[in-house]
Amino acid sequence: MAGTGLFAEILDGEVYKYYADGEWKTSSSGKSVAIINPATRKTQYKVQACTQEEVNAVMELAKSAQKAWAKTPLWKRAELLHKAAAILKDNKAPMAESLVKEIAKPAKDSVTEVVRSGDLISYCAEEGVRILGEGKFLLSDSFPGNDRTKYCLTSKIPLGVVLAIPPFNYPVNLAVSKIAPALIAGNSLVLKPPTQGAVSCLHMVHCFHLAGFPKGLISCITGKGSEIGDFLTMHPAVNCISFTGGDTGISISKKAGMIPLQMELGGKDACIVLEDADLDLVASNIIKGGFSYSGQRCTAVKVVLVMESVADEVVEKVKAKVAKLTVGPPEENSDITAVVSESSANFIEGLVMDAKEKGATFCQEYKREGNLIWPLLLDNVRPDMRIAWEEPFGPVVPVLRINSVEEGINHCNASNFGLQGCVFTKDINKAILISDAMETGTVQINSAPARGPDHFPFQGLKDSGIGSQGVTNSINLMTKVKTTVINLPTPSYSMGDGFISRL
Ligand SMILES: NC(=O)C1=CN([C@@H]2O[C@H](COP(=O)(O)OP(=O)(O)OC[C@H]3O[C@@H](n4cnc5c(N)ncnc54)[C@H](OP(=O)(O)O)[C@@H]3O)[C@@H](O)[C@H]2O)C=CC1
Ligand SMILES: O=C(O)[C@H](O)COP(=O)(O)O
Repeated sequence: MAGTGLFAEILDGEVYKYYADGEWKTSSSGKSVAIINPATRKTQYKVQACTQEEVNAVMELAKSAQKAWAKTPLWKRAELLHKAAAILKDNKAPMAESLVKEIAKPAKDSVTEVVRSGDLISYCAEEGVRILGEGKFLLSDSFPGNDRTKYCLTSKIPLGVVLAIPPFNYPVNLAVSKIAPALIAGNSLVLKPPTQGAVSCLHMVHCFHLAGFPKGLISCITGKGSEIGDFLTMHPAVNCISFTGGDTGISISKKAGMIPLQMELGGKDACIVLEDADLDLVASNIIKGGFSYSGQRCTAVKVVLVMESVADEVVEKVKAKVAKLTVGPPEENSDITAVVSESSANFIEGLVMDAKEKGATFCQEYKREGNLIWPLLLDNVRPDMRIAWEEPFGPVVPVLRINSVEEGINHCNASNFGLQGCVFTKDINKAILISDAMETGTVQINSAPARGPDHFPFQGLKDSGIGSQGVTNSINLMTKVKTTVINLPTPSYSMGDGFISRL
């Protein structure tokens, strides 16, 4: 059960505490934030509404703890991360349970998210030891006009305080995908979890606490992003922001100071289907890609661009699979569960109604009960419909029929988003040419878009993001380069003659 046993100390009555200075604390605000269960629309949990003073205190502690942490040997940093990963995986049940309750993630996917997060932490520890354990050595005479009188040593050093802000849909995995790289690189970490997902994150933070990380190095500040977010992202103590979410990230990028930003934002991942594609493979990937976690994935298939000649067959195959999707409570591992909030459900409904008014073909009746929306495939969608361009972040997949590959690529590239895309064809040469032409951070060939496995580089172009994720790229993004130059009195060439005579 969440908040019990090993995790009892993180709960104060019915309100979860926030984490600072190595302790679980109650905010002086005396206020809490309710977390609404998407399926029941009732308050499931409560977390502290932290104050700006508490943010200031956390930032000061993060700054001082980071100085000591930067002097901690790499192998020791890695050792602590491995311990946190083990504790996380050994105690996955309460985190999985809170994912089910606060974001309506199906029970099996909730467990998978926690295990995947433990694996990411461990992989990051190993990768960090490797890439941070070596630097670069340059010689001056490799540049024209120079003798070998300068030895240049470079290494990667920490940035300082990293602010991590993950989204509701993978609150644990997208938190650790920021926390682990930050820590192995020698930074301190302030986490502001999504309101819906906060309790799962607090349990995850407790695993780092139990692993024995130094006091003040990791903090978790809870509270509504709309209330405490700007104070956090514009705080002068912050040396790097790693954010995943919607267009909130765009406004943050305009407010943040002169600091490195890692932004993973929305997507409108296109699925381009050519005439020679394996249509059974296409159908199963549209189902997996478009409806997993009720379409609430940035990498979900968000528009199908299918050649007219095979469109009828693709639509029929997908319709047959949609009919087999189960709809209901996350506790029962339903394929389709309630979307995260009433406002999200209303937004999705708006896109569906717009498509209806403009003449889209409804392959199923539109059905909604509260935040629960039944899976919907829309055929004959046209570019004048909002759903051709906007991100529903729900279980609705639009199909646009195209008459040429160029038409598909042009639609994909006309989007403000550029996260991922996928193309289905048996012609690998054509697949490569199409992949190169798609203005997205990643293209999957013959499979649905996906961020995982988590060591793959993952980046969004255009309004989909700044910088790149994936373990190695995240570690590198959370460091800066330090150069030391040794200047010799005379040129020195190893294995050269005349050593003594020149001194
Ligand atoms: N590219 C990617 O990897 C991903 C992209 N997304 C995108 O995010 C959206 C859905 O996720 P969602 O969580 O609703 O996104 P939001 O942008 O609403 O929230 C993301 C995070 O930002 C916080 N936040 C909100 N306002 C501020 C602020 N002013 N300053 C600082 N932080 C703030 C939220 O906290 P709070 O919850 O308290 O508001 C949450 O922790 C979709 O557009 C989806 O495509 C989602 C997941 C992954
Ligand atoms: O934010 C998201 O939606 C995740 O990055 C998607 O991860 P996945 O593609 O591995 O499910």
